[in-house]
Amino acid sequence: MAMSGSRAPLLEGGEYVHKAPAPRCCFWLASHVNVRKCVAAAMLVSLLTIFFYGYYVTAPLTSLVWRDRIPRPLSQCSLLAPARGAARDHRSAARLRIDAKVLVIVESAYSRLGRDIAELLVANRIRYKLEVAGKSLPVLTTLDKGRYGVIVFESLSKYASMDKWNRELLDKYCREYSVGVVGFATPAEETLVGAQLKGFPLFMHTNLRLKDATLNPASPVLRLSRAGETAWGALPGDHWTVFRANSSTYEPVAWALMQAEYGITERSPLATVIQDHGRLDGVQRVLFGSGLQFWLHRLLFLDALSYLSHGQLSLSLERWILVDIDDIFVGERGTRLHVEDVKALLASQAALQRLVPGFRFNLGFSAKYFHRGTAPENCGDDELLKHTHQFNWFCHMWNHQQPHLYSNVSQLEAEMMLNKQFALEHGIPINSSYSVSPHHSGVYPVHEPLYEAWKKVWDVKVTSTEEYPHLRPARLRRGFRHRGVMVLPRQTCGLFTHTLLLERYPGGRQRLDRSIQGGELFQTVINNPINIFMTHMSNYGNDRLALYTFESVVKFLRCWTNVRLGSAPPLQLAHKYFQLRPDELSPLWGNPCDDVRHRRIWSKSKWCGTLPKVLVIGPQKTGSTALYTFLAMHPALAPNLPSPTTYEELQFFNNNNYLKGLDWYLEYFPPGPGNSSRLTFEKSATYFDGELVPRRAHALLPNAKIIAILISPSKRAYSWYQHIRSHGDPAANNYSFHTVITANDSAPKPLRDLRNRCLNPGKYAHYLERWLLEFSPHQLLTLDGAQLRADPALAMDAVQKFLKLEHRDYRQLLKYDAKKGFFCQAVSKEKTKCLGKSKGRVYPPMEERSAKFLKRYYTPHNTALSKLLVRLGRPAPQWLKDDLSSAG
Ligand SMILES: Nc1ncnc2c1ncn2[C@@H]1O[C@H](COP(=O)(O)OS(=O)(=O)O)[C@@H](OP(=O)(O)O)[C@H]1O
Repeated sequence: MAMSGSRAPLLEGGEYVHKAPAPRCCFWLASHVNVRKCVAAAMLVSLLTIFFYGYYVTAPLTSLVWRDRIPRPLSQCSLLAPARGAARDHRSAARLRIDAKVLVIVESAYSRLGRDIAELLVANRIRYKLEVAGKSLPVLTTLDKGRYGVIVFESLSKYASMDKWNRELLDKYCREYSVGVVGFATPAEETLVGAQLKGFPLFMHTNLRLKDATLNPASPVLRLSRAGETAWGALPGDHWTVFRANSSTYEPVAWALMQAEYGITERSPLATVIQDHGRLDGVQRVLFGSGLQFWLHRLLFLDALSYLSHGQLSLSLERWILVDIDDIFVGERGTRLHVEDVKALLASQAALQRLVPGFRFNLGFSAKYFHRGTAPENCGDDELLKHTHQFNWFCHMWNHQQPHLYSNVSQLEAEMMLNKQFALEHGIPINSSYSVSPHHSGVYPVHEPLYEAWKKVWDVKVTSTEEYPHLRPARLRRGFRHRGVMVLPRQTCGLFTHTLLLERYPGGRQRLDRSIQGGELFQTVINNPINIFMTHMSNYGNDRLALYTFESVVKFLRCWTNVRLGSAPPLQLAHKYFQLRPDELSPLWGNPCDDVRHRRIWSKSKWCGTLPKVLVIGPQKTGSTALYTFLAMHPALAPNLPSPTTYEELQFFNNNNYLKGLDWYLEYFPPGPGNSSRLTFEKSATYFDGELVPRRAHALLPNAKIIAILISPSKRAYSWYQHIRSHGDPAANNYSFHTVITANDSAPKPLRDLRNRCLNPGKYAHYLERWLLEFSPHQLLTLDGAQLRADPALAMDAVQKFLKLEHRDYRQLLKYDAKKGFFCQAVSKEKTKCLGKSKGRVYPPMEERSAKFLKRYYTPHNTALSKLLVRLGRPAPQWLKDDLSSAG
């Protein structure tokens, strides 16, 4: 009897049993299947799954899976609505007497918000001074000028509860110089409801959780930030403060809604950032209800600085973006571009061009790998070449080899020629003057053969790297110029060779989205007027992660900011960059061995262990050659090799030799048994007063010991005059010493220059302070030059102690030479070896009137030196006491 369609009998418990006839296949299965077969089938299925999975993520079929899951760019705003009002101009016509600098008063040297503020200022190259809140205020004025354009208080409550005296002083400064105040409400222990901010008609509610932030389009503070959108969702942190006020002096800058709690929802927007127009006490303020963790506050903080400083601290609204795609043609099969990827690239480029005028993807190719993909990928290569003139192109090394692995320029040239030949054959433009080396190798640390070959083959004028001075922190990346090649800082957008799929993005898709929507990538564009982003070809295949990223971030920037985006070829960007930052043209060489990444991309044949550990810095004519000679006699010390032009002095840090690069310097400290077991040292007497020297020396030799030799500055000046006179200096031979030192500012230029060169190095305290900005006091020895001359063994005892050397008794090594009138090396019992004729010259004594003049002239400088020595806990040399006692 057929049962189908009829109801089955009801079981106890109310469930129906469906009694269907067993199909035929079941009988077949029952008769054929046994446990062994089941296990075998399960294993087969597992193997197939593993194979399928592995194959799909690495092989050409990847695209089949991912191509139909290509993410659409994020955009949640009506951004493309054309009516965008012009951004406000905060500049004032009034004559301002403030410096474009920020004073940041922090709770402690380690506070989180204080650090965030400082980092944001550094990233935007805004000058600032950090002060820990204390009993007294720092000095606020210099002569008739305000030192700071805005005062930032990390803690609003500290600001509100400052003692009366300081508060009055600060308010007076703010009113007199039109300086504004920024304050941040920091999380309070207790929850305050409607508590009044001390001294202000302003009420605060604290410890709130908020959501959905918006900006007040009418707020005059907004400039970089653009109102009109809502940052949907919870705002970071549980301790927000909101402000309520009745006075018209207050105007909200930003609002948010309360997160629903216990079912209660406060629907009216609450002011999270508020502006005080200063109508009550003449001081303008912008107050934040939370720190900088919320991305929008970073923008608003920059706007607050711009507004409160009357435009003195306004950042430019122009932002230039260049997207490099390295590794064109390179890449594992399965990760390369197909025809439709190239089409998508062109479509995305066209879309970006509407938002970023002048935008073109910049393609770096390694032609050796052309047509090395699967059949569809090879078609993708052809498709790229079909559209060569729609992109910008640059050379990226023929075989994608790291340049630092070639010690030979001609090998590098040959490789580059192959890539160039390919470009010529396939109509790729070769005139970009730009190149990028694989892994940025050879750019910094500098591999000289790369620069040489680049110049010869590609006429490279611009390159970019993430490595100068270091990869991290990114906000400190800088540019420089070497051998005529401008090196620009490159930014990371969070996409690397192996980040191929949005769904597999490290840390999850949300991480990349956060970076785009106000996070790291967004902030990178805000903080850098010129952005060169590094991406790889693989980021444009598969689910085209890079297209998603750039379209999304550009749209987000347009939604929330008034920045004017643009793009241009690298050479133009380089000129713009160094116009904005001319101070960066001159490089600052670091020690490649201090950074593991640098060591990896620096030639294996280079060395760093023999870089000097000791620098004798002069100043000139204080006995520096004698000290150099005496140091070289110590078995634990090794001097540099002599220079063919400047003899024992290398004069690296203070003149053009520095621009020759680190390799030049290293040649004078060759590795070898002598140098690696001994402390290497160098002396150049002009280092002492060289403006850039302390910074440069510290960048390369941060742990070096520094020795400065000081004699009476009057005697030094006279010795220097005699020195250059005997070198035939025409000005010195035209003017007497007295004329030189007493020359006033209306004297002819050669005379003024001579006077400055003669007198300035004797302002010892001034230069020593500059060294002490870079090196710590325990790294600096101020050696008494008068003692070095009269009792060199005693002076050498001090030097050996300072350098922690095994003691040598220089009484045995040096001998007074009556004929020379100086101590010389004791070669044998009778014989001595003295310094040359130019050291210890014979000349008439200084005129009395000159000596008197110089004593007076140097009194303030000697007084400063005396104070400095007290501060350092060092004794004053006798000559200093003498100079000061008879001064006046
Ligand atoms: N042992 C010994 N032998 C020779 N000369 C000695 C010695 N000790 C100190 N001095 C003094 O050194 C002065 C030259 O200083 P520098 O070597 O620093 O000069 S330079 O800047 O390197 O040209 C030189 O200056 P002048 O006397 O004016 O020639 C010397 O006074």
